[in-house]
Amino acid sequence: MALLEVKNLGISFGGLRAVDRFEVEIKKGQLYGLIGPNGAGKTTVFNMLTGVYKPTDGIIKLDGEDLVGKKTIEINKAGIARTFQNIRLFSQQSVLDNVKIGLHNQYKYSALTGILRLPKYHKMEKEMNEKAMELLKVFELDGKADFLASNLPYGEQRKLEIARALATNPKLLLLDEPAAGMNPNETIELMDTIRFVRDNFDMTVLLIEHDMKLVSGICEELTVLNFGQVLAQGKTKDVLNDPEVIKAYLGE
Ligand SMILES: Nc1ncnc2c1ncn2[C@@H]1O[C@H](COP(=O)(O)OP(=O)(O)OP(=O)(O)O)[C@@H](O)[C@H]1O
Repeated sequence: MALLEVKNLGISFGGLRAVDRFEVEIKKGQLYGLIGPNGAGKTTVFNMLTGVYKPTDGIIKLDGEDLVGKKTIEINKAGIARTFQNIRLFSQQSVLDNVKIGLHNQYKYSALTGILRLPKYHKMEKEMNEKAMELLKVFELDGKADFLASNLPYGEQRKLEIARALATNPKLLLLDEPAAGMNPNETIELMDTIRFVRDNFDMTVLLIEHDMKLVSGICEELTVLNFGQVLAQGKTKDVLNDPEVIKAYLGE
């Protein structure tokens, strides 16, 4: 069974059919790419998968669980975490705290426990600090745990956003243009990081990306969207050599 199964997904904004009859199946452990021209509907697909937009039609199933109609927070608990095209960190909080925010759905204590600093509070805070530091180490950010998030260079902010998403313990990680704004060296490093995350966190990754080096370098399968509809789907090499895809997107 596919980890993510999407059938006949669609949404209209007024008269605009932004996504129409979108379908995809992503197996556990896959690195999967969603590509296509600007305005094709890629981010809108992410927004439907994460409950930001309610689809007009269609089915979204994660591990067999129906997600349509659920709130973003419920979908995150069900196992989907994401990063954004324009980085959304808590910029005035520390690097460590940004990751701890992601951990909060797994570590719960009552307000009273927090206010009175009861032993449970200290135990959980210690566990959260350790877990957050472990994640930061993966992204080589442990040495900057006390920095303000806004003081990190751009490439490291992107990594921190991925670390925070992983802290929510997802089954599926959605990355919206993770290489945007990165220089070629940062992009190569990011590709290694994404592979590392898949291999060591047993993660499934769906990413939107315009950087074809990253797409062809790490994605095993692709879906191409064009004007809200699936133009091509399949193994990366086949899709990138498809004349229709070259005409609509790659030839630009
Ligand atoms: N909330 C909304 N209200 C109205 N139209 C919207 C809304 N969100 C997206 N759209 C429209 O839906 C279409 C698809 O937009 P979307 O952002 O999903 O494209 P994209 O493929 O992610 O593009 P890009 O590569 O530029 O990020 C666009 O025409 C966009 O203007």
